[in-house]
Amino acid sequence: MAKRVIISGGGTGGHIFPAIAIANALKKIDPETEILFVGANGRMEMEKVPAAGYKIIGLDIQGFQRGSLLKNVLLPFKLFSSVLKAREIIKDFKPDVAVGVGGYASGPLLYAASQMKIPYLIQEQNSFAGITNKWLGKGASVICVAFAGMDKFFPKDKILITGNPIRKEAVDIENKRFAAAELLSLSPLKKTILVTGGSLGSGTLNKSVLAGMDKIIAADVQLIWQTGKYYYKSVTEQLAGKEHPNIKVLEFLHRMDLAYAACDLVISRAGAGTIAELCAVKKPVILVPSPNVAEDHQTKNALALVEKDAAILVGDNMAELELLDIALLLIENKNKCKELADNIGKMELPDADKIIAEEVLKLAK
Ligand SMILES: CC(=O)N[C@H]1[C@@H](OP(=O)(O)OP(=O)(O)OC[C@H]2O[C@@H](n3ccc(=O)[nH]c3=O)[C@H](O)[C@@H]2O)O[C@H](CO)[C@@H](O)[C@@H]1O
Repeated sequence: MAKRVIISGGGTGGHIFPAIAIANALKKIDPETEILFVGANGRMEMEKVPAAGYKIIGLDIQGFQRGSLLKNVLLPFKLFSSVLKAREIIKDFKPDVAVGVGGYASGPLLYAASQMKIPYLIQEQNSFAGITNKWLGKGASVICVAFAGMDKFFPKDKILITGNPIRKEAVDIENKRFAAAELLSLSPLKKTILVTGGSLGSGTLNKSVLAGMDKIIAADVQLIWQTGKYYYKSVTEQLAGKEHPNIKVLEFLHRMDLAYAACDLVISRAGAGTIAELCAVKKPVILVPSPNVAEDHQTKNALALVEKDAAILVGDNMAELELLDIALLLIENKNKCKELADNIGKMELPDADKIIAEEVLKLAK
């Protein structure tokens, strides 16, 4: 009989896209699998999950809001009512198994699942586990991780190193350079840098590009510049009158495959999902870890690559000053680019989506 699976979590692309990759892999194994997503109202998953063809129900849940005591006053009530709603959802949908990928909705949903004796699997993308996942890890049947040493956070016997699941279509770049460049109105023959700040964009990367844009233009290098939704308006305002055909400014990249296919070098934040994709597309990368994440986990993500000569790291505080100089030197250094690309390719853990989907189905039996 077809299995019924609830997948919960979200907040940012780093949680949502692995969830979609797991859902796609479940459907590939058995197209009859019934999948329901549970997310947080008002967050990115409420738009991205239906766009990927899956049904989602939102909980009224938020994270702890730093700097606003008033907003946090309601948090315990929201948590309580989210657990009640999660219980209703489980009662109606009758899942055989639940999956949590982290982000606000995972907590109440997996807590309700554990109360209702539904087995659950956790997928942790980062080298550092957040409080909720650590707490939920105790009751999980399996915890799928992407980094070694995660037994600091989770019971050792439940951990499975699978790597991070990625959307196949996002990394399918074979023979697409010319078409991608054409679609982006760029030349396939000129050197091209992709700048991505992760699913939300990065203020530091945007500032660094603004600071060094003249050098990019002078070097006749092209730029695919993802600003992030929140920064797009301010970036385009600052660029007014200085637009250049070599520089493509985009709010969000809906086709990551085209961006990866068209570029020779990537400048990126060090989100775990982006890193997993970079291992699959095998592009040289300069990582600028965000300092604004729990326990500085992006630096740890980045160092795992740097230690293997698979990426170059530029600190957030140095980026505005030197990031584009380093990028322009690197893109001209064919040997170094090849070495970085070869080494990052060796770190790929392929089939994470399939391995996790198989674990999910095992639990559903
Ligand atoms: C600020 C923050 O909290 N960042 C966290 C968040 O990152 P963030 O949400 O940025 O996620 P990742 O870097 O892991 O992944 C970004 C995902 O969004 C996609 N994408 C990105 C840009 C774009 O324009 N279009 C697009 O489709 C990428 O292909 C990738 O699949 O989750 C990650 C995984 O838990 C963490 O490691 C990061 O530290």
